[in-house]
Amino acid sequence: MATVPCTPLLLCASLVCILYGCLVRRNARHLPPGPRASTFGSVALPTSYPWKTYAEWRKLYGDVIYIHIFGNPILILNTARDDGQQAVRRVSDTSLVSLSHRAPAWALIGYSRLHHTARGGSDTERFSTTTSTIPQPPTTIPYSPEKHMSSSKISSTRLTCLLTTYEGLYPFSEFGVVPYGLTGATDRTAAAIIMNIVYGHQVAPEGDNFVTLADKALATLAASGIFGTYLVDYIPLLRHVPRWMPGAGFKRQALEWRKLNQAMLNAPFDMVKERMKHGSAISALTTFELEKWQHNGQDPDEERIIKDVAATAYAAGADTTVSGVISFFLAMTIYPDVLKRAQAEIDQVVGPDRLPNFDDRISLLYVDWIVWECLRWNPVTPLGIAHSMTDDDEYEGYHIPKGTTVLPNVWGILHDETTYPDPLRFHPERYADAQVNSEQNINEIPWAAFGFGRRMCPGRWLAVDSLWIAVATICATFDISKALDEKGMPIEPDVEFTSTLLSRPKPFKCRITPRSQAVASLVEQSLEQSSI
Ligand code: HEM
Repeated sequence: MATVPCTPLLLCASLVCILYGCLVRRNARHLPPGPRASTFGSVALPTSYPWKTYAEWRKLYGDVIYIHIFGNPILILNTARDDGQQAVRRVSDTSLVSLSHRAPAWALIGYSRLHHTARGGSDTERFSTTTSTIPQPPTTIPYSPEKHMSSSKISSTRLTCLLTTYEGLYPFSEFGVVPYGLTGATDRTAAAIIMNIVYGHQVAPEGDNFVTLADKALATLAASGIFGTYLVDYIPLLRHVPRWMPGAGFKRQALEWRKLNQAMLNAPFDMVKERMKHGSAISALTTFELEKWQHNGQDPDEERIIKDVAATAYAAGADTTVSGVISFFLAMTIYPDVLKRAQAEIDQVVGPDRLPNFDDRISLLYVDWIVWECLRWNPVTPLGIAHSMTDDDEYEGYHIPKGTTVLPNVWGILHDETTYPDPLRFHPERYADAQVNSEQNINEIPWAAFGFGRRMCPGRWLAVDSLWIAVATICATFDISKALDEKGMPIEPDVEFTSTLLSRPKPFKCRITPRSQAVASLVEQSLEQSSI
């Protein structure tokens, strides 16, 4: 826990904010409880794992916590339950259209073209129309329906990568390209699925230009995207300081990031347009939208939105899915019984002669439960993505002022022990009895992992499907266990996750071995049959 430091720049900003804060307080109606600011407007805020601190604050302040820092209001929502009601859903209800806006990410100047960092307004409506073409349940995909299923082909590539990396040392690197191991296999697979669906691009086995470019651009987003990383998140006035001033490093950095951001937006999009000109483009979200655009008058604004949505789908879809897959590997390393039960189910339904596919899904319920539990156990975005109030509102008898930044504590919600008993345990069986769960108001499917209201993740169906096919095919073909030290003793992995916008397990060692020679051959055959 750290108090935000005082610098001359900060003092000036604070004075203005204090005056503003006094005015606001004078007019304040009944605000939710929360930690009080010091005379200078600062509040002791957590510097890492804020979601855990906010969850603990529940004991002090309750589920709806209000912080007023340097004159800026922040609302933390700690629960999805409220006398049987879904508090977060209530707040994210379309009646509160005000909440469909994003909190301004001032440190991300240059990223505002990415839809999930964009604030809202009329563009949001148009964005939403376009994002709705991100694959939903397969029947509703407007372009090539087989596209969605191609994720099972791409999964074959991941299995082959795993086959060549039996001993899974997970070489995690927060920035840029990682060595080709477990993360290499999962990163490449997630990138391949999204690049294929969005741009119709088949990624190169290694060092794909577009993937490398996007990964570099997105590493900067991961470094800065979590609310509170920069002081400017709390004191928006700081965005006006000149670049040369001490403490304005975030502005200098943003300038560099903008170049990468632009390249990530333009390069794959221009490639698709070029291929369309020559008739060699593969059907995908971008070609589908561009064809409509060509027939509808070629409005430059519309073209910009298609480009933005395409880049956003990659930005929002690749690393998030990877995080889920890595959480799965960690869970299987620690909970061998879960893996055994999944393998038994798959062996019974699918048999030894082929890999599982989406047609088996109805009979492979346990795989679904594992996927839900991965999303709950380590939510990929533990603090969601901040929303913002565009109007004054009332909630639970409290006044929520316009301009309030709303942070849904997704981790807190999915680790609330009244909803998820024994929340730190990876326990897929918790979803087994849907009826009893619903009667007792416990263990509901963790949709909160995908956000709330009108800005809820439009890629959630694709994400769940990508995770499902990963879990099903990996369980069918590999054993996952603890790595052994030089004395042959199992190495106990730490169950630790990164404190970043997109959280994933910290590096750990595990052993990944094909279940049999027959299964290894099956994996090789599946890749030969796959075109990707
Ligand atoms: C495990 C995987 C994923 C997780 C946990 C996840 C989670 C989220 C969350 C929490 C948000 C913010 C929602 C809010 O503001 O309340 C979001 C937004 C978004 N996601 Fe996902 N996501 C995943 C995969 C994907 C995929 C595969 C795609 C598309 C291919 C995608 C596309 C988007 C887009 C376009 C937005 C921005 C929506 C908006 O701002 O209106 N996501 N996601």
